[in-house]
Amino acid sequence: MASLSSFLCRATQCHKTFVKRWLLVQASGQNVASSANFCQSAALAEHSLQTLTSHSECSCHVQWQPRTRHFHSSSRHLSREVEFTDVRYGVRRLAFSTVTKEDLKFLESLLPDRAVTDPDLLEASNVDWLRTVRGRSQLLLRPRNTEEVSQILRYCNDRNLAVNPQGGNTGLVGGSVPVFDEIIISTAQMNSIIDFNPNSGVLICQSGCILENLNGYLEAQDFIMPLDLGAKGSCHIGGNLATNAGGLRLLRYGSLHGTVLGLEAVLADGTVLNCLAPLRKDNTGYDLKQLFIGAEGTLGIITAVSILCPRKPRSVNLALLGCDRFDQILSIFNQCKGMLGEILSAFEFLDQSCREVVQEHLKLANPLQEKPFYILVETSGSNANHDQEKLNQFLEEVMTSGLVAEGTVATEERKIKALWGLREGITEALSHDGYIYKYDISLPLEKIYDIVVDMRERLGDKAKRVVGYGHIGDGNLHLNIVSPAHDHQLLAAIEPYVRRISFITVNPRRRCRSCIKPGWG
Ligand SMILES: O=C(O)CC[C@@H](O)C(=O)O
Repeated sequence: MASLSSFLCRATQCHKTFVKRWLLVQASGQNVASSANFCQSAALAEHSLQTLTSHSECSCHVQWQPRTRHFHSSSRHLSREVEFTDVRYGVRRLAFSTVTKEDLKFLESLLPDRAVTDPDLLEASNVDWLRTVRGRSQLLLRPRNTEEVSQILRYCNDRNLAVNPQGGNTGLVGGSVPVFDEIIISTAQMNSIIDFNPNSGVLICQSGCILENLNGYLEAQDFIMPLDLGAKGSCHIGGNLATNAGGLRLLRYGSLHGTVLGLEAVLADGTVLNCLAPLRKDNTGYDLKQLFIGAEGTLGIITAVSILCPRKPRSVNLALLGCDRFDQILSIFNQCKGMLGEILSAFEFLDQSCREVVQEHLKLANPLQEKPFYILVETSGSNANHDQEKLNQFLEEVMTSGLVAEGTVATEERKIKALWGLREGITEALSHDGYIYKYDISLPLEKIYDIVVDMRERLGDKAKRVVGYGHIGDGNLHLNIVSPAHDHQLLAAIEPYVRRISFITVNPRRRCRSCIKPGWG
């Protein structure tokens, strides 16, 4: 294997000469064939929960929906209404070649029936899940294995053709679709499980496997994926790695930088880099795989993954708690870590505005009284009695100390899913609310919500809605701002303000470049 310096050198060179506009990602390419409508698949299920206070003893019914984010089935015709990215942002195409008849002939011979030029199918791959960006690709390739990916990239590199890797196309920041006419390389047909070892818990699979399918496969063997996301019904594991997706279980199982043991990737010139070790401890040489986790496709296309999977917990509980102030959430989190310890598996929060949008667009009712903030605390362990005893003690403590105003607990899978729906439905609900400006920010916990309050004040009624939710356990806030339609002026009021405030919050002693720009004080 090449040394790190020569590898970096090569990777950088590729990036400069070829992958410049690789918008990157494996993120979430859309699975053209599967387009179940999220809302249509929702079913009404009774939601009778063990209650903590008399308030929630009323007949609470929450509409149940699967914890998945699928591509909207209705999106194909709507895709045509999305403004082209290059028009909206005035970006200029660089001097890459365009696909010729000869190129098409070669690529069709390489991938018989898997070089898609049908404009309807392409339309769905040119537009992102949120329908905020749109490319003009005229060719979608669907390789089945690493060798085919390698041949495609070698050819495209020689011909100076730009490419755009695509996984499940569930990404929320426009990284999974082309900007111009890049050739889309989908991982959808690279969806085989290569090996699972129940002794080590190591799963090896191709990068186009859908996260939920992997979890289903593992659950049958008493294991689970260490990663859980709202988009699990469509997102590909390769896209999860490429974007270093965190999700709901990060607090418990850590980030992909820890759980991914190895990967295989194809570099822009077609070279296959095999770092697919299934070893938990591997001290041999440089840990090259780490470079690809979160690289968003800029260094190569991830084609296979080796990942460490935990045992399926025997007992899971989920509590939804309502509280009045954000600082109470932090006190509850501290109590929670101390009292629940090793069984704590998720600690998520949402504000009232999130809850309202979920009710408005997904018709998911609030099982609690209206509160400014809500928390979801999940425990996962191996002994139901032990776990419930710990959880009850914790709940008693936070209720008697007045930190929590009211709450409700679910222990059955169906009810747990219903409660999770309130948190996982936020992204979907917001997508029905208008055009969304999304910021995924990591901040010191004490300050994490200040930016939402600031932004509300700053934007006033220029924004339809400003919401904050996210992963308290990871210090990760989702700041989402909604307007009726894309609005350049509103965007200018949000940025670079949001970057400046985030920078100052994280680095109080350093000067932010955008702080010294005229007009920014
Ligand atoms: O909608 C978002 O901005 C984040 C989506 C996802 O990361 C989540 O945590 O629900």
